[in-house]
Amino acid sequence: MKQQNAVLSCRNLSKRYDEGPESVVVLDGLELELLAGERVAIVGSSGSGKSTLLNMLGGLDTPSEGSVWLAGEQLSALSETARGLLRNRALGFVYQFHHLLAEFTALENACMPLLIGKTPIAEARERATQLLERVGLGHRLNHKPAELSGGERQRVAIARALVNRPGLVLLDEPTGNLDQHTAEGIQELMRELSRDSNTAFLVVTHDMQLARQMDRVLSLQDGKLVSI
Ligand SMILES: Nc1ncnc2c1ncn2[C@@H]1O[C@H](COP(=O)(O)OP(=O)(O)OP(=O)(O)O)[C@@H](O)[C@H]1O
Repeated sequence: MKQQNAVLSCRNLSKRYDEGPESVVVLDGLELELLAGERVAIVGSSGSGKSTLLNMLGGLDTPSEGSVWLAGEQLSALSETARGLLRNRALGFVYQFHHLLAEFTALENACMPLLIGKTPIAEARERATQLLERVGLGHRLNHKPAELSGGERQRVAIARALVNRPGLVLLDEPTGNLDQHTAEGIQELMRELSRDSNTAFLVVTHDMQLARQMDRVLSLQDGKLVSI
């Protein structure tokens, strides 16, 4: 069964952890729908479940109940391999801890999703270079992660998430390490891609200044999303 129109939807999504001394309900019947080109911020207090939700949306963790649909496909109905392929094709992900490959340069890291998708290397390098220049790293293409600052690493991760031109990008605190000018550059890039390429963005953040730039702000409270 396929579901159209939305790039992402969650139906009755619940997540419970049963391992500890007592069961913890983190998500509790959460509903969410994101349309093509929409930019949405999710805010919420520490421990409210934002990272848990992002991991579930990206297919990195499985819900206790309910379902996630990404690009018309129900994640739980796919094999591990098919889920990986869908993730690489339809989704960009910017984690809080970047997960860049230490032995590769900024340019090689940013190229990676294209190379996995078998894009010719020259084209991959050109697209990744353009994006790295766009996030202000044109002068750091050949540096390895250990030779970059925290904010520079974060921007490489953003370029890598966008290089495949995915329909949806999930970002966990994307501007956390950035100064105001650089953060505004990233906000502008999101605005541009949503307008010109219909890319949807879902941003988890504590930064209300960033949240207010989005089309909608949702707050995660008691396991559910509330519009604010
Ligand atoms: N494996 C686990 N077992 C038990 N509880 C867990 C587990 N993973 C997360 N939790 C609990 O789930 C809740 C939500 O955690 P999560 O990391 O999603 O919060 P968050 O909103 O991202 O927090 P922060 O803003 O501090 O990063 C927390 O109370 C945490 O203790």
